[in-house]
Amino acid sequence: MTALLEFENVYASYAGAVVLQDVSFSIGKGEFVGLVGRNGAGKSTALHSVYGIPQVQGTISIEGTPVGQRQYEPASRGVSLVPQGKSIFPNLTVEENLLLGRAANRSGSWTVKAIYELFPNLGRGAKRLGTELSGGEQQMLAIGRALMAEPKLLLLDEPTEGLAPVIVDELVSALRTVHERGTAVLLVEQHIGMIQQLASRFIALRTGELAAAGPVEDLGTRDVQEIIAL
Ligand SMILES: Nc1ncnc2c1ncn2[C@@H]1O[C@H](COP(=O)(O)OP(=O)(O)OP(=O)(O)O)[C@@H](O)[C@H]1O
Repeated sequence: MTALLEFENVYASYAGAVVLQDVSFSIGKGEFVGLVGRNGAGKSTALHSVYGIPQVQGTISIEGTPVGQRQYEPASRGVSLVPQGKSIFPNLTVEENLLLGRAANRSGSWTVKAIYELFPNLGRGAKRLGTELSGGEQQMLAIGRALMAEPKLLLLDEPTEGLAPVIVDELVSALRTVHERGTAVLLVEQHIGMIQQLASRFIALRTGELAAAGPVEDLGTRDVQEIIAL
């Protein structure tokens, strides 16, 4: 079956400095995969490569068709990125932020109402400005906005960074629902417990190279821990 996202011998660099080297992996339809590795291993760069933000060599394909260097193409082809940090529009309301993420030709089920069911806190404060939201609510809003594009695959970059454990639990439960509704997820997380709760597979990077991959149960093995331990 054609992969939803496929990296084939991908090299990524910033101004000539090579960060990813010969990375190959694929994500199937409806899969939940964790992307792990130490700080600076190249996890964010791997996600950004789909959008052609670093310079990319090799092939990145969405459903069998290579993505070009046009940065916004992946979003219209069903791959949405929630970047690291709480990337919302602070001077717009919750509802306006969500509407900005809405896909042009919508056919799926991620309406504003569905996002409020997923994250009730957002629904209770639909008219609040981004600046009035807690860190956790901002992350929920960033995920909600990405879902409004009806992605087949959601790329999430460290969504739990700086959040309290109780909020992390809410995110775990929401992402489980997102996955159950058929969206594939590639999750970058330092919080390995979150990947163990949600993903079926992991991919591990070490200094820009694919160092290990396998079922999520293997994350606890000594070999993998040596690759990812901080
Ligand atoms: N915009 C950029 N310009 C130049 N170098 C960059 C840029 N972004 C990242 N890098 C470098 O690329 C390497 C990989 O960074 P990247 O952010 O992809 O790693 P990461 O695994 O996501 O790390 P972290 O867990 O700290 O977010 C690092 O050496 C970093 O300094």
